[in-house]
Amino acid sequence: MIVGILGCGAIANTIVNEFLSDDGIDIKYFYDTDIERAENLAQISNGIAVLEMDEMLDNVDLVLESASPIALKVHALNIIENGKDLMVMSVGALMDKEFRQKIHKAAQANNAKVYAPSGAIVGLDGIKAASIGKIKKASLTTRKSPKSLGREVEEEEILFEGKASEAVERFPVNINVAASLSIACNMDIDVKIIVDPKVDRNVHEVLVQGDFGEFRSSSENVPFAANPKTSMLAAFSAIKLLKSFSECFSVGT
Ligand SMILES: NC(=O)C1=CN([C@@H]2O[C@H](COP(=O)(O)OP(=O)(O)OC[C@H]3O[C@@H](n4cnc5c(N)ncnc54)[C@H](O)[C@@H]3O)[C@@H](O)[C@H]2O)C=CC1
Ligand SMILES: O=C([O-])CC(=O)C(=O)O
Repeated sequence: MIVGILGCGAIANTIVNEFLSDDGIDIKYFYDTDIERAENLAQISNGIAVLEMDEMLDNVDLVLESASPIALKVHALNIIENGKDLMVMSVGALMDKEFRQKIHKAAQANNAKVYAPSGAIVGLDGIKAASIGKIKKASLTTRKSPKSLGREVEEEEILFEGKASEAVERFPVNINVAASLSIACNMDIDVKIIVDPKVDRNVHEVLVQGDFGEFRSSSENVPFAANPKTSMLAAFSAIKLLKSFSECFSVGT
């Protein structure tokens, strides 16, 4: 499988450095609006930096988007309409129902697959199982440092309380996890975002209640030094999903 990367920042750097093109997967093409970032990853992996997405589309089987929700909106349909699979990190863009439906239809029409790794959130396996019954309530409380959220505060402060659809609009590169949870639950979940000078990790607490019973998950994710908004776990989840394509045994939903 030949993979192209759209967006060569913190997540892409970890994927390239950890993955090293084993398991029959060759991460070969790189695109970024900042060409130096694409060239840097191309050099590390003996790959090719391109100036336009169209330069990679004929040659890849899958594009891994790790850029931004806006980049996903610009490029997703073109990727899928070229019959290429797509792995999405900027899941927040998919809270736009019309856009999600277009992606769904295009994927069906072009025999393409769209994957959203679990990213920085823990518990999607349980939610997917729970969604076979009725999910009655789901909420996410995210706590990040002032550096992660780009705020100067002396004490913890609630920055947002409301629905996931609004959270992803207001914090597009900080709360994609709310979209992943919402899509898995098939509801616009409740979200609280807290800036807390006492934490240096990205903390996500999830509560889900439904026919299955109830679960809580809590993760204290180590952020990237290069981009403290983003948890290392998000890059690891994409790597694990890429590796799973060549595995013959799978555990978890
Ligand atoms: N699903 C999840 O759980 C998570 C998702 N994310 C999302 O994944 C995405 C990538 O995250 P990071 O690697 O931490 O970000 P980053 O900011 O470190 O890297 C993003 C890269 O994409 C490039 N870029 C931005 N817009 C572009 C465009 N229109 N075309 C081409 N390149 C473009 C930037 O120049 C940058 O090099 C972000 O949208 C982030 O919010 C981040 C963490 C968790
Ligand atoms: O990486 C994280 O902890 C969460 C994040 O930034 C996102 O969901 O966009």
